[in-house]
Amino acid sequence: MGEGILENNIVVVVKGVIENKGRVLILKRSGADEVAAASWETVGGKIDFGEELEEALAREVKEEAGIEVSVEKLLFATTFFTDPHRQIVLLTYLCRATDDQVILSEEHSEYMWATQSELYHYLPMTIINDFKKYNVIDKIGMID
Ligand SMILES: Nc1nc2c([nH]c(=O)n2[C@H]2C[C@H](O)[C@@H](COP(=O)(O)OP(=O)(O)OP(=O)(O)O)O2)c(=O)[nH]1
Repeated sequence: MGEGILENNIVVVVKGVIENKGRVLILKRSGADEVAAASWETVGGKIDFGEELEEALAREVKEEAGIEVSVEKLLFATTFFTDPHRQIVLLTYLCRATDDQVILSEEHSEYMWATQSELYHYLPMTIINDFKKYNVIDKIGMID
């Protein structure tokens, strides 16, 4: 049996708060996406079996945004359900990028190097609440 709807699944997702020149990279999901279509999110995705966490994140960032990052430190960890049988364990790392030339994959339709106020305006409340709870903005040194 594959990743079926009858089994309970736990998925590990690594995400990056990617900083460059006081701004953070966020991506907008493609409109055709079945879950959370067209919502803004941080960059990253599921780890592959056997992968190191930082290695998985650097790979996902390269796939989704076409940039190289250095993964600095763990900012926070959280867990939530995307459906009653699928639990996500999400780890968010601070990442630094020197390149800001983003190349999107088909999974996303837009990107933004967001200021602090843009982050609060575009990101969904679930993500904003995590950023507030774990003082993410204070840990980065962002521009307003
Ligand atoms: N609570 C919380 N959720 C977040 C944060 N960042 C972030 O992208 N999310 C959400 C958006 C997505 O719905 C979810 C998982 O992202 P994902 O794209 O890797 O996984 P997915 O379940 O959508 O699977 P897939 O379509 O990519 O295959 O995490 C965050 O900081 N906190």
